[in-house]
This record gives sequence, structure tokens and C-alpha cells, in this order.
Amino acid sequence: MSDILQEIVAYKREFVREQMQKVPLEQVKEQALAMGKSRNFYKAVTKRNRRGINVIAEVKKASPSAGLIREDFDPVEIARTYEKCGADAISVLTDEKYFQGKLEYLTRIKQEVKLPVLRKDFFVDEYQVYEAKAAGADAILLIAEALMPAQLMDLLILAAKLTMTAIIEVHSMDSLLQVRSLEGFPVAGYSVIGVNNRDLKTMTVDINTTGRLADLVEKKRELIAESGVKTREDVRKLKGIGVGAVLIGQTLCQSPSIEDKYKELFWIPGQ
Ligand SMILES: O=C(O)c1ccccc1NCC(=O)[C@H](O)[C@H](O)COP(=O)(O)O
Repeated sequence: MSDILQEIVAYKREFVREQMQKVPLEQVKEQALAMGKSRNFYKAVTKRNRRGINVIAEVKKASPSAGLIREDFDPVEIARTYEKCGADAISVLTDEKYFQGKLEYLTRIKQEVKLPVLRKDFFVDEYQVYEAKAAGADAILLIAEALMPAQLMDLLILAAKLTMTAIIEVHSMDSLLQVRSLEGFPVAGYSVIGVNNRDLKTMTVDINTTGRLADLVEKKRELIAESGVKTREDVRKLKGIGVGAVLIGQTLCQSPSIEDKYKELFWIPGQ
């Protein structure tokens, strides 16, 4: 595990422990189980469309690699813009310390858009999975390198039971092979693989990381390219690989006009 991931995971364990003292697991569980069926995130990111690639647009205020990304940050307004632009799903960073996110942003966004919504955070405990569902999330992201294999599988199954899709994030071939060998993986209709193009050791991004790992993913539509997408050429390359979707945050959120940037990256003639 990289230093930054190790640091975030240690902080998360402590954060969750404190959270549990404020709102006990049983209460969060009850709230989660009272929620209806999730919007279908799996379908939104794997379906074929005219664009040739689906878009998960991320609401991202700040990050460890970039610092503050957007000063006039209005999460609901950004999500509405993404929906208007034709995004297929919304990702919301809910981590407070490193990304200046909030779980409350997700709940508000869910009420204002019709798209499926992903809770993007660092999951270390089932508590957060119930919490995600209770807040309105339709999907969660599990970082394989941050979890023991059995725990990863437990959280994946729990998400599916709560009708949420899980993106299982990997960065290396070793970790992808380990995920593939998990008994019970994939959970049909509820799991996809995300390849993070950002190396969390060096914080550098290399869009070709997705291409290098793609051969190990049988159904390319169940593959998501994450991080570092900056140009139309990047999108073209990823489309060529046949990935189902791209997860993009910083490039859109740092642009003075999110709408113009979205068009620049994803517009197709006749749309
Ligand atoms: O973005 C970071 O600096 C970062 C640092 C440490 C752990 C995770 C990090 N990013 C989370 C993400 O996965 C991205 O927000 C997501 O893939 C979108 O990436 P981008 O389009 O490059 O903002």
C-alpha cells in the first residue's frame, strides 16, 4: 500500500470508530434497510451507447494531489450540470479531510438528479456500506489494495444485498489477479472493475495503465478507467480499448465552464 493510502486508511478506521459512537451501527443498518431499491449504476456504466463510452462525472472539490480544485464549489449545481451534459452517473467524494467532501452532498445530489450516484470514499468497514445506502448511494467504490481479500468480498456481497453496485478499484496486475481469483467474484450485475491510472505512490497519472490491465478483464464493458483523463484524445484511446466507462473529476471540476469542457471531451457529431 502506498504511504498516502496507508495514511488515509488509518485515518478512516479512526473516523469510522468515532462515527459509530455518535450513530450506532444498528441505527444506520435500520436506516439503510428502510431505503428502496437503488438506481441501476451497473447498467448505467456498462450499457452500450452512441458515444461508445459511458461517463461517471465526479463532484470533487479538492484532492491530495491537486489541493483545492474549485473555489466556487456548489456540489448540487455541478451534479445538475453533469446531468444536463448527458453524464451516465455521478460520483461524489464524501471524504472530509483529504477531499473536502461531505456525505450530505451525496444525499442532496441524489434528491436533485435522476442519475445513479456513487459514494467515492475509502471503505474499511461494513458501517460505511450501510451508511452509504442510508445516505442514498447507488454504488460504492472498494479499493482492493486497502482491504484484505475476505473483507473485500464481504463488503462486495453486502453492497449487492443492499442493491448497490461496487466498483472494485485496482492499480496493479497483481491486485487485479488477486481480485479475479476471489471466490464469488464477480457478483453478476453488481460488480465492475476500476483501474486507477493514478499511482498513489508517486501521484503521477498514466492513462495507459488501463490499457495494460485491460486484457485481464473478460468483459470490457465491466471495466472503468479512473483518473487522469484530460483530453479528447485520452477519451478516444480508452474508447479504443472498449472500456465501459470513464471516471473523471479534476479536469471537469477545475474548468471555468464545466459544460464547455464536457463538450470538448465527449461531444459527438449529431448529438
Ligand atoms: O485524486 C487524488 O489526488 C487522490 C489521492 C489519493 C487517493 C485517491 C485520489 N483520487 C481519487 C480518485 O480516484 C479520483 O478522484 C477519480 O478517479 C477521478 O480522478 P481525476 O479525474 O484525476 O480527478
